[in-house]
Amino acid sequence: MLVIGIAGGTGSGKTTVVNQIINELANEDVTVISQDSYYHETDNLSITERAKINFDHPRAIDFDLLVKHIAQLKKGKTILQPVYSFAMHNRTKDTVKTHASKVLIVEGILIFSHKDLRDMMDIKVFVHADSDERLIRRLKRDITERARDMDEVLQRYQSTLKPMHDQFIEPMKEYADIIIPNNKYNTVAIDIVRTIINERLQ
Ligand SMILES: Nc1ncnc2c1ncn2[C@@H]1O[C@H](COP(=O)(O)OP(=O)(O)O)[C@@H](O)[C@H]1O
Ligand SMILES: O=c1ccn([C@@H]2O[C@H](COP(=O)(O)O)[C@@H](O)[C@H]2O)c(=O)[nH]1
Repeated sequence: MLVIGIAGGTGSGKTTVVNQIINELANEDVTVISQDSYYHETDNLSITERAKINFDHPRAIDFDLLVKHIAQLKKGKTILQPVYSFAMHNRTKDTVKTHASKVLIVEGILIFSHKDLRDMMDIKVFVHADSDERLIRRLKRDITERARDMDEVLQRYQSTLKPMHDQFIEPMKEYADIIIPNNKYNTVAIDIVRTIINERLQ
């Protein structure tokens, strides 16, 4: 199994890049895991308390479960990937049966901050977009898709998101094999990553 990590700040375009990469791979050849599915379960907290969590700090992520699931997929086993609700700030009761395949793509803002996880990756890709561009994308996306309003996004951006990005995400570029500039759609970079994957699969 070829494990590809795709990191980058919120709104940099990680999910979009993943979709562009997998578009031309056969469905049965690729498995995708999102770090967002592995936020800690917070059933014991009220929704108001959950909304105060710093979701951009590594301690918000259940890395033990994420590492365990990737290890199981590498052994050819099937896992039950949690499903996360951004509206509820919590995991749902649902899971998705996720099978092993030739290529495993793991995407998320903090995946390069965890050494054991990093060491499981064969190729590390960092998607870069400038912070103003990312904030504009995040505002649009969170309001239309994640049940947020402008005040919530801007407040979170100033209080936790930006400082955590500067501390835990931007420095992780150091570990990247490839950095994709993604202020604009970058078809050349996607083609290069696809070519590398196809070469490794032969
Ligand atoms: N290169 C790009 N140019 C313009 N908009 C983009 C680009 N890449 C992604 N987007 C848009 O920005 C938003 C955030 O992208 P997404 O892929 O969800 O980012 P991430 O997964 O890194 O948070 C989405 O609405 C997406 O359509
Ligand atoms: O309940 C939550 C959990 C996370 N977030 C934010 O999500 C982003 C990471 O997701 P991307 O898809 O990479 O943007 C992170 O910046 C958290 O702040 C949230 O808003 N609510």
